[in-house]
Amino acid sequence: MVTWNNLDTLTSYAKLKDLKDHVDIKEAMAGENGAKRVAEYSAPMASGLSFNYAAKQVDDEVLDVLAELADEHQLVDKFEELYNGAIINTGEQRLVLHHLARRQLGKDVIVDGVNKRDFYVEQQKKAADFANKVHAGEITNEAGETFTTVVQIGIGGSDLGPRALYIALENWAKTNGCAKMEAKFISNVDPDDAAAVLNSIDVSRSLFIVVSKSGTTLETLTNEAFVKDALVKAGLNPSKHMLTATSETSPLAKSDDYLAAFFMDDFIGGRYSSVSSVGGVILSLAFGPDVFARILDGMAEEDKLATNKDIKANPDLLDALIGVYERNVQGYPETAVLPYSQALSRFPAHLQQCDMESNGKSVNRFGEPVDYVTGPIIFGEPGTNGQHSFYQLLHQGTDIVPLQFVGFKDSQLATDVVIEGSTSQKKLCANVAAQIVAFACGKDDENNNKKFEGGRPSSIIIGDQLTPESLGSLLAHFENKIMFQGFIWNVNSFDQEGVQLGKVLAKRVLAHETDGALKAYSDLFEI
Ligand SMILES: O=P(O)(O)OC[C@H]1O[C@H](O)[C@H](O)[C@@H](O)[C@@H]1O
Repeated sequence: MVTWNNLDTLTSYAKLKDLKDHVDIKEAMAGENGAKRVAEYSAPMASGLSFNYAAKQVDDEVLDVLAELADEHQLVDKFEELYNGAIINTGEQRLVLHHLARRQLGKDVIVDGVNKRDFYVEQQKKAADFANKVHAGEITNEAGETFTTVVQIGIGGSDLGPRALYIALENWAKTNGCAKMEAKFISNVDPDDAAAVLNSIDVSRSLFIVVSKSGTTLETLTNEAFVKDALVKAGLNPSKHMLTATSETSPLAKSDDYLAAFFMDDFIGGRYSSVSSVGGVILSLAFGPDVFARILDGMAEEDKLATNKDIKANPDLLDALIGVYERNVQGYPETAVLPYSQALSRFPAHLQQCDMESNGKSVNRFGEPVDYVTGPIIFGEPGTNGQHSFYQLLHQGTDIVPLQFVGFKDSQLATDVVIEGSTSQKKLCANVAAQIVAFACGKDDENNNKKFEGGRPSSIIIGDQLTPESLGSLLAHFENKIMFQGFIWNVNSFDQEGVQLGKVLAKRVLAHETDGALKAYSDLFEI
């Protein structure tokens, strides 16, 4: 049995606090010692990735205390409890089972007589069969033509993860002969979002998946009606074009309006649902079930590493622990995620939800206020574009922002050219290497304006190429990191009461049940 304690009750945490500013990264990363750290401070991840933390503000002494903290706080045991079906989501009294959708880890979890692993696998098979039939032309539109496009209608967790994964593999799939259908996404209730997507496709050859775990989200239901209206106006029968991915208890599950329905359940949180039916249907349709299965394999392999008690062999836990050291001991309020990969352009946006909706909490899992800071602000953009934007603040601003780089030796598509002695891919990699050292070591100058203090910590996840497997491992890494951090802060990372208030107030505005400031703002828009 594990015990859930606040971070500030731990002996190891008191020890860790004594290690504030223990490592001067500028010094640690200088000369041969820096080279030694790059070689030694690296933890293997799944799918050939590795987590290199040489430029983080840690040394063996800090790592030892982080290992003590992991033990004292029973972090890996807590993970074990989670995937074996304990009620980890205390706010909603729910199990947290997204790891089971990756088909591995732990015992069978039976709820109301249903084996949950079998349920998730069955839904994946259902999506695979459906996708195969669409690709084979066995499921067509009413005119007998094949479907060429699939549009996901969803928001938040029903949009960000699947969209980030689709974008990550869209061009890879085209060059590797597995692009089956084009995918598009409608999420915002701004009518311009749906209109722009509808204007860009042939609706008669399109499938639309209404994705909503709850089946009650205003934006998604509005966009569903928007699309149905467009189908009807085009003389088409919406029920021959629309699918749903939802939980079995949602209002959408009870409707006969869909060509097919795919299910998930309340035990997979929206932001952790990318590879449940929420993302599985669109990704299987877009790339084929085999590619989707490869993403799952990459996740499952990384999940296995997250069960290691040795923190140096558990990159997800190690990354989480270092993040907590930075947040709670060093006092850094943000973390930037900086993929040097255009394919990962929406990955930071997905991580913003995953991380901030999970750990943006001020009370512990028993509802009591905590006396320490929790989740950092997450933001990011792909490099090198970010370098020409907010990196100024990262290099010379008054706040130190820990950085999480991601980079690959090879590009995804074989197209590249040598210009002035190097390929574009080499230039990309040279930039990330240079940035890590520039942030860590800085540069002295007599002119303060040109001086870089350095001492800015970063890590990098590095791999050969972004493939379905490495993408899956990368996603699982961050999901597991966020979960471990939630355990460390003793918060419930699996509910999101903080987003409810805005939704309730928006409904009141639309029903004209307002007064005071809310009425005044509504009047500005003539609602
Ligand atoms: O999938 P749905 O039930 O439509 O929910 C979509 C989104 O709604 C809310 O805003 C939640 O905060 C998100 O976590 C969720 O992903």
